[in-house]
Amino acid sequence: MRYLTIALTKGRLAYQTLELLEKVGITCDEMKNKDTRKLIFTDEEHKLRFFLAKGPDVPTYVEYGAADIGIVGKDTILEEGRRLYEVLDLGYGKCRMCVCGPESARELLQHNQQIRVATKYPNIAKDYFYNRKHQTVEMIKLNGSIELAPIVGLSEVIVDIVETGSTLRENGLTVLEEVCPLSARMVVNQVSMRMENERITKLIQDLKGALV
Ligand SMILES: Nc1ncnc2c1ncn2[C@@H]1O[C@H](COP(=O)(O)OP(=O)(O)OP(=O)(O)O)[C@@H](O)[C@H]1O
Ligand SMILES: O=P(O)(O)OC[C@H]1O[C@H](OP(=O)(O)OP(=O)(O)O)[C@H](O)[C@@H]1O
Repeated sequence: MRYLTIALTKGRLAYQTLELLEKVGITCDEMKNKDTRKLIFTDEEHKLRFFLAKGPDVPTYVEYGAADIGIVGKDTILEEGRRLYEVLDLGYGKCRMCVCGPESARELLQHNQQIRVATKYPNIAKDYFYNRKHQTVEMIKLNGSIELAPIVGLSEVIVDIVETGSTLRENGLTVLEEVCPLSARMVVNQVSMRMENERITKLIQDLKGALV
C-alpha cells in the first residue's frame, strides 16, 4: 500500500486540523513539537504522510499530486483557482470575506463609482466586483494589514477576511458588503480520487462522523 500524502495549512487552521485528525485515530505528535525543523511526518500504521505548508501553496501541492489531500481555507481555494475536488466542509476556521471600509464609502459602492480596492485576494475581489456587481474598480494587491489601506488613503475600500470584527472596529471601519462565508475544507487531487477512491472515501466518511 502506498502512502497517502496530506498537506495541512500552517497557522490558524493547524491546531484544529490536528485535533480533528486525532478524533479519527490519526495522531502526529511529532508535528506539535514547535522546536522541530522537520518538514514531513509519517504515520506508519495508516500509511499516511503529512506536511505543513503556507495556505496558498496547499492547493498547488494538491493539483500537482505532490499531496493527495489538502486541508485549506475556502478563501485560498477560491483565490488560487486550482483544479482539485473540494470534498468536505470541516466547519472550523469560520469567517467571512467582506468588502469593508469607512461608513462614508457605502455611498461609493451604491452609486457604482470607480473606486480603488485593496486586498490580499485580487481574484476573489475581481470576481465579486466584475462578475457579480458589474462595477469597474482599480485593484491594489497588498500582503497584510489590509485595514491600513482606507485609513491612509491608498484605497476607498478593502476586500478582506472578517472573523470577530475586532480589527475593523479598532480601526474605525465596518463591513459594507458580504462576499461569501468561509471555513476550512478538505480538497483532493483529481487523479488520487480515482486511484485511491476507497481509502479517501473512508477518510472523508470518518472525518464527517467526527464533525457531528
Ligand atoms: N481572522 C482570520 N484571519 C485570517 N484567516 C482566517 C481568520 N479566521 C479564519 N481564517 C482562516 O484561516 C486560514 C489560514 O489562516 P492563516 O493563519 O494562514 O492566515 P493568513 O493571515 O492568511 O496567513 P499569513 O499570516 O501567513 O499571511 C485562512 O485562509 C482562513 O480560511
Ligand atoms: O475580524 P478579526 O477577528 O479581527 O480578524 C480579521 C483580521 O485577521 C486577518 O489578519 P491577520 O491577523 O491574518 O494579519 P494580516 O493582516 O497581516 O494578514 C484578516 O486579514 C483581518 O485583518
